[in-house]
Amino acid sequence: MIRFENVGLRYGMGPEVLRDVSFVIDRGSFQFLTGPSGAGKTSLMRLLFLALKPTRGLMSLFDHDVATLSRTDLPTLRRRLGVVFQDFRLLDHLSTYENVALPLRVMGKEETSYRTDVVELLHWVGLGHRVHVHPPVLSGGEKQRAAIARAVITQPELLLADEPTGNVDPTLARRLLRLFMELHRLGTTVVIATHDIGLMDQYDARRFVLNEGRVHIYD
Ligand SMILES: Nc1ncnc2c1ncn2[C@@H]1O[C@H](COP(=O)(O)OP(=O)(O)OP(=O)(O)O)[C@@H](O)[C@H]1O
Repeated sequence: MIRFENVGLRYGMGPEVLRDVSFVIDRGSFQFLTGPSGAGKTSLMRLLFLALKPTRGLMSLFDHDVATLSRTDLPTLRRRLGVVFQDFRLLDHLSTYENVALPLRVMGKEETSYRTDVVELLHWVGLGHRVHVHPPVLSGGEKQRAAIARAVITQPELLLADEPTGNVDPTLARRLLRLFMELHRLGTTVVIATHDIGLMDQYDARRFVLNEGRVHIYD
């Protein structure tokens, strides 16, 4: 599903922040991406969600070589992804409910077909009392949970989550991990970038450890 061969990434004229990164991520697999601060986790996630292209090497996603993607391919591929951004990226003029429902609306679904699912998911992530408020009044942890709900509501083929439990307490983090595990059980390929060793210890999954731009894989 994802293939990296000797991928390198640099920002502008700066040094390479990812170096000779090679791996394969199979459809339906689950992996954590970890490593010290500044090691390149967010940069690797940006490549995976097609916000950046490698400056060298080969990267393919869903069997498309990203170097040759056209402008029209990008939105089509992105629709197959669910992404939890580190900075959440909720739309402030929409309610929590509307933010989570947005990917379904963009897909052209009728509200009657998803209303119950969205409300149930918001309850599951502990936002049952926040359905109709707008993001500016949500706490950091509440925004994070709304962002997670928005990323999983479509049951995407590939879920990419950057520090998805960074703003919540350990009990809630375990609950959110259960949500990712359930999605994985239903067939989604999952990549979670995290510093949280306690979280990783709760699920026996492959670990990608980044260090100074290089990746080591522990199966
Ligand atoms: N937009 C950018 N422009 C220039 N350099 C950048 C940019 N974003 C990240 N970097 C640099 O790339 C390197 C890797 O950063 P990145 O954010 O990918 O690491 P990280 O492992 O996600 O760190 P953290 O765990 O602290 O979020 C760092 O040296 C950082 O300064």
